[in-house]
Amino acid sequence: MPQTIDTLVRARWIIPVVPAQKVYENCALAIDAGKIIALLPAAEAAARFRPRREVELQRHALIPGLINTHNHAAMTLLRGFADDRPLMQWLEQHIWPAEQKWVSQEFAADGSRLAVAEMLRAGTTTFSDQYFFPEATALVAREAGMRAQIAFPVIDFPTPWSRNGDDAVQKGLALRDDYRAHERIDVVFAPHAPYTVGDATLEKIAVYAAEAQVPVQMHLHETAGEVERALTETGERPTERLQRLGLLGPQTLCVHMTAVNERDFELLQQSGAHVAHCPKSNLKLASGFCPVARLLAAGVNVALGTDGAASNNSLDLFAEANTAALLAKAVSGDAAALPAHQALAMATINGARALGIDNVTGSLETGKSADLTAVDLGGVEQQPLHDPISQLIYTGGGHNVSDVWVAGKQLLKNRELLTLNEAEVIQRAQQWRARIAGQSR
Ligand SMILES: CSC[C@H]1O[C@@H](n2cnc3c(O)ncnc32)[C@H](O)[C@@H]1O
Ligand SMILES: [Zn+2]
Repeated sequence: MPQTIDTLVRARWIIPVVPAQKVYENCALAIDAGKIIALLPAAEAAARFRPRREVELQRHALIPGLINTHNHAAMTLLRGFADDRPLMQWLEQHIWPAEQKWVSQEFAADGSRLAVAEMLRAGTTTFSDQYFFPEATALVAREAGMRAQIAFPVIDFPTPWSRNGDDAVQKGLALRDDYRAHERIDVVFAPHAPYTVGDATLEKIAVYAAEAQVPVQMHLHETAGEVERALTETGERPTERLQRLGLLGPQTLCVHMTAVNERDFELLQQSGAHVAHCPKSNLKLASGFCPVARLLAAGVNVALGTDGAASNNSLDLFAEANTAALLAKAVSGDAAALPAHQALAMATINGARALGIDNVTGSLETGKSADLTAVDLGGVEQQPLHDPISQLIYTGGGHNVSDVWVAGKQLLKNRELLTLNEAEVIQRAQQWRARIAGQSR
């Protein structure tokens, strides 16, 4: 007697990511109550299951939904606002003054909605976000059906969202309480960077985080200048400082990690901390190079992030994986560094590990949430197809994504967003452009 289930998705290729490099041909994924219950040959699936819904993906690869481990979603509204400048000049002279003037609940909600639309259309199902008014971003993710780690920002000076570090921690913990029981949204700590948060605040965060087992993410070693400045001012490298303050551990996500010396390698390796590699933002701001191949070889978990759209300028994680694969070869002088399957793992299972949710998502394994991305590999530019994983990383991009599911719920169908009004999202973004260009509120 066939078992009645919610959905059966048949695909030309199914790439589960775990085990690594495995490709199933002409198989099917059975989904019930939001979870993957079987991955099996299509003929066997037809005999075993009676699905309420069937999806046929004849020219597609079905992969785990992509995981963007570092974003500032609302900054989509500042895309192209201040291009072609180095990090500190970009932040101090352009971005921070603009944020002081424009960022509000409304800005965060509209910018996050634009980001969520863009991410879903490019195959991302989970994102970690660090921005002001995190409650607005959390609500947008919740309503759109996305999975999100909302990393509330802690800065020791006044921001559009908080008066100081303590105020930010209290507001963030209240938000964490609001989402305690939510199955897709987690709220965690994001002390912004070593140069904006002092020891006292970092120590408090370390205590809370250890007590309640809460993840922490922080911009770290974004540039050699940041490391040099820390050494000049304190005699301590930022990684050593985090280690001294009890903030470097398996719950820590270090965002960027350029200018890594032997001691930093050792600390990352021994602590079990994770790295969010943001290659496009690092290249655009001329920030430096993260030694990804060496970190992975040393057993450090390295995942991918886009950073905000103001420094990328896109939120396409396929483009990030492509850039990471190419850049790793250039940085290591080794064409074999970061092959396509490893870049795909960074965009999926490594991301889930970095966010502490690899028991839920990041691979197509029985029992995990049905967070899925379907990529059309049937187009002219994908032919001939010798290796679907190669095609995903080296040839395609987010524009090839056709369908997306989170926890078994379809959010993108044939490139149409099902939980967001795309025209409205675009209109709001255009209104913000006009307001900012006109310099009036
Ligand atoms: C505390 S909310 C996020 C804060 O970070 C700023 N930001 C955006 N991109 C970067 C980056 O690459 N390094 C450091 N800080 C960044 C953003 O503008 C907000 O002020
Ligand atoms: Zn960032």
